[in-house]
Amino acid sequence: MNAHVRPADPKKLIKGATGDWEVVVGMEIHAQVTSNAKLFSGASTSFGAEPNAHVSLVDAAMPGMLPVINAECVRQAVRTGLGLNAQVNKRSVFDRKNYFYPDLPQGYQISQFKSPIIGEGEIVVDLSPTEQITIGIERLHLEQDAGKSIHDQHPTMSFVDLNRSGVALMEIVSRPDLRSADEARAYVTKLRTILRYLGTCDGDMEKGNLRADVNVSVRKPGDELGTRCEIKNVNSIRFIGQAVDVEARRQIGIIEDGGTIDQETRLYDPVKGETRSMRSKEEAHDYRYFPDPDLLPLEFDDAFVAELKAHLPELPDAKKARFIADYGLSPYDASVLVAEREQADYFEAVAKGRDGKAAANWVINELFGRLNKEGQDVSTSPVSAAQLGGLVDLIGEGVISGRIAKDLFEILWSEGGDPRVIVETRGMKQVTDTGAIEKAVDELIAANPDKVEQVKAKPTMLGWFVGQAMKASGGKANPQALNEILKAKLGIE
Ligand SMILES: Nc1ncnc2c1ncn2[C@@H]1O[C@H](COP(=O)(O)OP(=O)(O)OP(=O)(O)O)[C@@H](O)[C@H]1O
Ligand SMILES: [Mg+2]
Ligand SMILES: [Mg+2]
Repeated sequence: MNAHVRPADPKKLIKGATGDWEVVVGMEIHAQVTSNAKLFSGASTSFGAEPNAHVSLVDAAMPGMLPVINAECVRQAVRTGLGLNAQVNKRSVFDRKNYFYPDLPQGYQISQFKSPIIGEGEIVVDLSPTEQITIGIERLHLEQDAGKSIHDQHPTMSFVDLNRSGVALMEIVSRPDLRSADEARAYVTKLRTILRYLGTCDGDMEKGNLRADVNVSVRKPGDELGTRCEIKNVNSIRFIGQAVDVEARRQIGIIEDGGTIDQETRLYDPVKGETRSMRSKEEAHDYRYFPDPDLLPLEFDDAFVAELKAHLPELPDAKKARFIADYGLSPYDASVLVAEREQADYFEAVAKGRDGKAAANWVINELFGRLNKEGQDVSTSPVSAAQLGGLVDLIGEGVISGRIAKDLFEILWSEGGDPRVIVETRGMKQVTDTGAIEKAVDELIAANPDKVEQVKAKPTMLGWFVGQAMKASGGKANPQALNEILKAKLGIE
């Protein structure tokens, strides 16, 4: 359901002393554009270099240097806009956002203010595998990142590292459509997934490549929007949820004590679990935005957009729907698999031409379970999709039982190899030779006359016989053949 018209959900309200409160959240996400060079210079964007190793004269704001737009960053912003079902503006303008800070050598940031490259769009956010909400996107604009001040290297001096100065960011601004900490987390999770699918931002929050400004206000259900506070630079999805909850409760406390909320910028302190004021609106910057005279308006044509659109990858929602339709997966399994593109690709390599549900089961429960336990992911999986596919084939063909397949998985994980060859050379094949099974069953019956008596009165005892016979076969008896033979010999239906 569209969030603009969503009535307050009683389950999401926060109880206060004066009644229930609804929390309203809007997000500004800063996503570092995946590109080799910076937005207006040829300097490298690679992470982890020596301080000031990737700084061109433009990034250092040497007099007389002129910015030159990096076409790749423009393509990435347009691709992102298309992925967010958003309006692509064929004409946009770069503005100067003026402020002074030691890590900003130009004295202004080049950003887009009135005419952003991308206008309104929307994202379908998954609250659970079967519950979705649509969240509005207000705009996406391109801007430069600032440098970094370093205060902890010297007792009396601060240093500046300009490696990040001038790196392209996309600021993606949502409408105030989110209504809880969970929704805020789900929104960032989905946006991050879409960006990673598109390859326009790697979504690495630990490196600061994706960070959120979280705007929070509270109101009584049905009221107009309350005054927002903006919590700057929250850098993990967990902290985003915590910041929303903590800030909403702080605001409710103030209003219920008869106070009012001042619009201000705050910081979330995860150690103390509180938000702290950074600056109030009164102290807010007057950025004196104006069009950057060194840059022409950014213009492109329909063909440019159409070309990018034609080469967009399949995005998570479409992939999920296709996995459900083509492979008969549950919404839950499909959601797990499409959360990362590499995972989805791996699954599809296993599932193509095979039983999709069996493939999903092996990929999610066995492989992902194991990868998780070992702190690895699909990209470093010791078991390849071809090997896991081979294992699924062997089960499907009745060559190995499900139980033996787990042993085979273990061998593939620790030693590698061709599943078919392993099964052959290590004698792991399922025994479908009824003669051999019959012999084992005869021996079992002869050795346990008391149990044979019991099973006649209580057919559920059959399980005991199945277990014993299976054990005697080293887990290799074909379960179906074994069941039939046991029933016939014991004379039960
Ligand atoms: N009453 C409100 N409660 C919660 N969020 C709100 C409210 N009003 C607006 N917002 C959200 O606040 C954000 C405002 O971001 P925007 O970039 O437009 O402006 P800004 O924060 O003033 O500027 P800057 O980019 O300089 O931080 C949007 O995500 C919007 O949805
Ligand atoms: Mg903003
Ligand atoms: Mg803001």
